[in-house]
Amino acid sequence: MAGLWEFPGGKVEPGETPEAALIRELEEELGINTWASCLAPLTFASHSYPDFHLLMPLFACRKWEGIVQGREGQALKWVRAADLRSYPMPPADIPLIPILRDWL
Ligand SMILES: Nc1nc2c([nH]c(=O)n2[C@@H]2O[C@H](COP(=O)(O)OP(=O)(O)OP(=O)(O)O)[C@@H](O)[C@H]2O)c(=O)[nH]1
Repeated sequence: MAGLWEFPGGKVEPGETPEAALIRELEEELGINTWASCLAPLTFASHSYPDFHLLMPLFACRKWEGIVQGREGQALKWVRAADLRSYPMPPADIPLIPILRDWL
């Protein structure tokens, strides 16, 4: 979303599991490799945008191979959970912040 910070990820393609979609997106967006066994489901966002309802699972990626880099020209930042509030995010993401603060 333009001008907002998002968590790495993207749309699940037909026939894909959420874990496979995240593994694919992490490779495409950040150039890192990970595996389903390294992904821990943490919580989910449920938010009504004007034109669709977003149900978005949030995973913690516990292990990966490679160096995280923005491969799609996007800005990239490592942020402590306690500092996430300082970064403008899509409205669906806001309720995720206290959960990340509690769990990370
Ligand atoms: N990846 C991601 N998507 C989010 C977040 N918050 C949020 O509302 N979304 C919404 O979830 C949907 C999927 O994200 P996306 O458009 O980045 O997926 P994608 O990489 O497959 O997009 P693409 O079609 O441009 O390749 C979008 O409607 C996006 O606006 C977030 O933190 N990360």
